[in-house]
Amino acid sequence: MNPHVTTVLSHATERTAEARVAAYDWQAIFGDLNGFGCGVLEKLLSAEECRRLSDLYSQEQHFRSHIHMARHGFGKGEYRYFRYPLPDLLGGLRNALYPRLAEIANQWNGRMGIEERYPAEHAEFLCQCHDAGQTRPTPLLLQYGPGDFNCLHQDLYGDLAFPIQVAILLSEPGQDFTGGEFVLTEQRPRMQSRVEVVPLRQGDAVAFAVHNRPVQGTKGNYRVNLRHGVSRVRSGLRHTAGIIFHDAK
Ligand SMILES: O=C(O)CCC(=O)C(=O)O
Ligand SMILES: [Fe+2]
Repeated sequence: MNPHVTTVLSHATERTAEARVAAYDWQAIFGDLNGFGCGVLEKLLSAEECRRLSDLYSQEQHFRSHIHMARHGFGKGEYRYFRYPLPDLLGGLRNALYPRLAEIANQWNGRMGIEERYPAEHAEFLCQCHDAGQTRPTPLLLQYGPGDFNCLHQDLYGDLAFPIQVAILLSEPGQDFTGGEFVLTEQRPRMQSRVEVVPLRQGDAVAFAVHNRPVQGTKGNYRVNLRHGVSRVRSGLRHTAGIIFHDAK
């Protein structure tokens, strides 16, 4: 039993995190991550699961801190970092997604000439974080109202960083909110930046590069620098859940 996971949101009828993660075409997702820096897992959560997760936002006991983005110059809107133990649904997905993403993260490090390799299991990577003094959980819930946005950023919280993270859209575009597109920018050495707008529906997850990734050029691999953010929400309320695999200082 993973001590970082509690049974909040656990329902016997739910597909296990492993089963739902295993159902995706990971070669296609790797292809998109390699080609564009991001890949989408459609319908990772049901509408009901999205509602249950976003309903947690107002229940303070689940969270260790509450950030108002405008106060820090991060944009406009707010988010809360979960406490350990994480809700079962998120903790389970973090565990199940990690080994797949570690495979591509290790390939990326090889191509970028970085020696570090990520262990096959998330529990082991968390031990490395804790040994490095990064002990605070980073999974979070975000909430955006009309006019809110999230400035381009990188979620780095210490020296140890897992290079891929996941965001799950919990609200339905066009129905719960308008605007509020997930965007990713890629700064290329000595070239102009590239932008990716990722269309998501409620329950879809996007896996994306946190800070760097290799790109195959004509003379070998070069390294690009990525940032992600959210464009202005035009109306309604938009919730997301973020799964970051490294813990924070
Ligand atoms: O709200 C979003 O879509 C992105 C949230 C975010 O920055 C994150 O999950 O790290
Ligand atoms: Fe982020």
